[in-house]
Amino acid sequence: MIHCEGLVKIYKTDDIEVVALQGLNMTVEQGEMMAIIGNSGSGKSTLLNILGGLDRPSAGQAVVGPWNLLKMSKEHLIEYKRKTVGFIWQNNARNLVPYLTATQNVELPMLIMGKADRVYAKQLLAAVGLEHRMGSRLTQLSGGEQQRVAIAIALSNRPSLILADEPTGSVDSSTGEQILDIFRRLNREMGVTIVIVTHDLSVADKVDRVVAIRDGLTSTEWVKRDMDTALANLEDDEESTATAAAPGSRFGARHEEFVVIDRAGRLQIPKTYLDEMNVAGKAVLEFDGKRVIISPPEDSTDSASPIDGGRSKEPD
Ligand SMILES: Nc1ncnc2c1ncn2[C@@H]1O[C@H](COP(=O)(O)OP(=O)(O)OP(=O)(O)O)[C@@H](O)[C@H]1O
Repeated sequence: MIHCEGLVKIYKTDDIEVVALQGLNMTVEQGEMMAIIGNSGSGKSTLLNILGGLDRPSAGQAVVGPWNLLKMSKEHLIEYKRKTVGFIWQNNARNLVPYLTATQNVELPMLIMGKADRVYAKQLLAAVGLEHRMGSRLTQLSGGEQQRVAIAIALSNRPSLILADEPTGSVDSSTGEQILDIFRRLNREMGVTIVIVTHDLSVADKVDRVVAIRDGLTSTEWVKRDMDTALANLEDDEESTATAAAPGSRFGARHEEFVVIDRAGRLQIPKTYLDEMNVAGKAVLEFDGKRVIISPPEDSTDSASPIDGGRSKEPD
């Protein structure tokens, strides 16, 4: 569904250039529900805005279904935004008209496309659990209810892709959980692909895969294990939660962690590892037939240990 390769986005303001995406690679399968996490400024929103057709990439490849986002004409971009993709923001005021009812709000994007389908608008509101609030004006709804209307609006033109930027960011944790459960149901029942950008690590439990972005590049990926494996690992999970500082244990035994290696063989080493190894700028790379071992250069301080956990450089 989504294929990004070597994706670059440079923002130019006066004489300053900010490289927000530095050659990012990412693939999302049709029908997948996945999350993108990363620190503030890592490039998450930039990526989502490009995938949503709200911003143009500077270079690289960004393909969504049959659409090439780098080469698309203005007319095609408008069609793409209307038909293929639905957007949900943290601040849903951007999608909603306060003096209209929930149903009228969902009908609005349909009207812009030509004709409102009231039956479908009501089906969507029922799908997000708002059958009893269809006639309420937006001002009469809670934040969580408004967010559910925003989800129904995003689905109104039957998009194949939903992009959600911090969709649980401004609601309490139980409402956030409800919203993610709605996403999961819509993903299963309607087959819509869902990409969620978030700071909220608890979202990981609700998605198939989590991709971490660091400095404008995908760095690490966690793939949900199948249920049997997850249950079998529940005990380990408790242990790994206790050592949550290590990146590999962040999502416990429910997810398997992979480092992302691009076509050119580049990968990102977590800063904590580099600091601990005392590696900066350059390192020694060895291949022992099974593992690649990265160590500090000979002349750097003694305290450093190699990246494979110290096995190849144990003190005698
Ligand atoms: N319109 C813009 N003009 C100039 N620089 C920008 C613009 N938008 C984003 N940036 C810069 O690009 C980088 C990535 O920003 P982005 O908003 O994608 O990060 P983010 O991971 O979504 O952060 P947050 O979690 O805080 O929303 C940052 O350094 C940011 O300052």
